[in-house]
Amino acid sequence: MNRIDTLFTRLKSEGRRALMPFITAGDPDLPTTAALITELVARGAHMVEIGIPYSDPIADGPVIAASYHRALGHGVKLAHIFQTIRTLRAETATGHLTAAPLVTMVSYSIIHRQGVDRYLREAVTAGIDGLIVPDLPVEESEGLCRKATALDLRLIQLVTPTTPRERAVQITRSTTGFVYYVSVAGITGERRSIPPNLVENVAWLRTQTDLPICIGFGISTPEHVRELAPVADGLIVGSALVKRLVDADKLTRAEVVKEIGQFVAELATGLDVPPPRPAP
Ligand SMILES: O=P(O)(O)OC[C@@H](O)[C@@H](O)c1c[nH]c2ccccc12
Repeated sequence: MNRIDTLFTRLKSEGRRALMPFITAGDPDLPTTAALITELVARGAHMVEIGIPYSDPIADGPVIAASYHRALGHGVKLAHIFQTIRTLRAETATGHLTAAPLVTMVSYSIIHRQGVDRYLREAVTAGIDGLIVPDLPVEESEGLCRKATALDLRLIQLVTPTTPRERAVQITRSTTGFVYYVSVAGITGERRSIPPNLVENVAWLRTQTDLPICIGFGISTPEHVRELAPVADGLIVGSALVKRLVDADKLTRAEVVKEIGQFVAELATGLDVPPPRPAP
């Protein structure tokens, strides 16, 4: 069974939610990315979203665009990213990382350049469990979803507040693993508060699909996590974490890993919401 499915089945039975931090592969370098993945999972992340850096960011705000830019500036290559993940999975075959799903966030142009079949095969061999392809229109996602499923990979698709409802339903039909609900129309990045209609939009989506729903965009603090945990199956945090990589060169790699691990441990405290009280 796919690690994403196993995770959500378990969390559901325990009445708990997943925390999925996002990091850029190769920022500041691939050994640090590997150390970060291990640390994030050790400090309370249930899965990790790994951004494959791309020069033409899609919906990426300034923090993630700059992070991609740094990684590309250091010459990070797709083959090295897969190699890093493969080594990490092999090294931790008996450790806590074994069960943690790894998901890549990747532009379709990268997949296309590699060739769809080759990309998927290498991803699965590396120990990746799912992919998010934000620039893939739903009309073209069915084929990719079928190929991914044949390899036991999940294709996670995005629904945004401006997605027409009919289209949202269509998206859930070629989505596997979980649905990524984008909390706000616009680009990634920290935000101060939670958009007002988010809760009802997610509640509606839930009536349309049995897939777990994870919320991302703008989640930056343990308070945000606490506020959204009751509505979501999982929460995704990118920019608030990635901005801690900006000054990576001023610290030792070990300090960077420790600081980000600490931040994720704080975010994870927001997951402990009490279960809904039974009606009297
Ligand atoms: O950075 P934020 O606001 O915390 O949002 C998560 C987001 O960064 C991550 O999931 C992501 C990175 N690049 C993307 C491109 C499209 C959609 C989502 C993403």
